[in-house]
Amino acid sequence: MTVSRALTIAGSDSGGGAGIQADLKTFQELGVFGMTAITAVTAQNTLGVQGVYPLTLEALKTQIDSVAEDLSPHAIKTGMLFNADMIRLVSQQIVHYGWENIIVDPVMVAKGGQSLLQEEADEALITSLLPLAKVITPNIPEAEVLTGMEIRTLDHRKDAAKRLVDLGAKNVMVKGGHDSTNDVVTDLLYDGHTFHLFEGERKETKHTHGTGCTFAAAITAEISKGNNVLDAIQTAKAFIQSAIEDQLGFGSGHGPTNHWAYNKRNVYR
Ligand SMILES: Nc1ncnc2c1ncn2[C@@H]1O[C@H](COP(=O)(O)OP(=O)(O)OP(=O)(O)O)[C@@H](O)[C@H]1O
Ligand SMILES: Cc1ncc(CO)c(N)n1
Repeated sequence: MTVSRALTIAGSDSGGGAGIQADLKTFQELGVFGMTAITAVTAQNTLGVQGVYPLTLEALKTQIDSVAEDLSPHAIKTGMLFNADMIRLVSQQIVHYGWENIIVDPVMVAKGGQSLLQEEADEALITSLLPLAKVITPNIPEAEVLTGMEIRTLDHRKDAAKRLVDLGAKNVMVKGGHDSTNDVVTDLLYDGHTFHLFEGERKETKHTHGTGCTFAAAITAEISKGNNVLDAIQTAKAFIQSAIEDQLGFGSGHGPTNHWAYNKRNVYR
């Protein structure tokens, strides 16, 4: 049996709900062997980000090389990339190793509003990394920054998704978590030809720390197994819905989601 392997290139979240920690937990729950290249260590909890400590470019490059040269990941996810130099380095490494299953979560700010990406890095994200993405998963504010468009409606989201495909992404998933206008959360996928909607019941909760990381990690895990993008997103949507619904209630701010909820009924009886 071949065990699928996925690499996450992202920041560490000491609080355990987002970043590298969310990615590894999600990979594990979906039966995928997880590997990491850490861009920055953050001190975070449910109340906010208390510190951001980037690693050197050399440290990031060596981690990616170590994984690439011996462990051959089947899919690669990027999360918090911190600055333009890291984005360019990661893009060069992806091209160098000929990796194709690239899932880009264009992390810019944490739920509490603190910046996780330096402002001048937006351009590098658009020009270097976006064209390499098999799937890019912006939330609404990130899609606004990447396209320069104001997004108020689903039609605006469709226009933004088209713009991002024009910029080179193969599939664009504009998530709906930030649109709280109705009881259904709708995520919109554009594959360059067709729009697909993925709907879930909106849970009234402040415990949504790391939802974006977890969702993108689940897509990555499913793609690493050889699934197509639509099937991968279907599973990822079910995974994040369970993780949000089955509240842990930790901390006094934006608490983490429950990464083992999806498997709970089968495994943890
Ligand atoms: N309150 C909610 N109820 C149900 N589903 C939600 C809710 N909030 C977010 N989601 C789902 O979670 C996934 C992530 O979406 P979201 O827009 O929250 O990402 P994000 O803002 O990038 O997350 P973060 O930056 O905190 O990691 C999407 O599938 C979205 O539909
Ligand atoms: C390290 C890290 N990556 C991503 C996010 C976005 O949820 C976060 N809060 N922290």
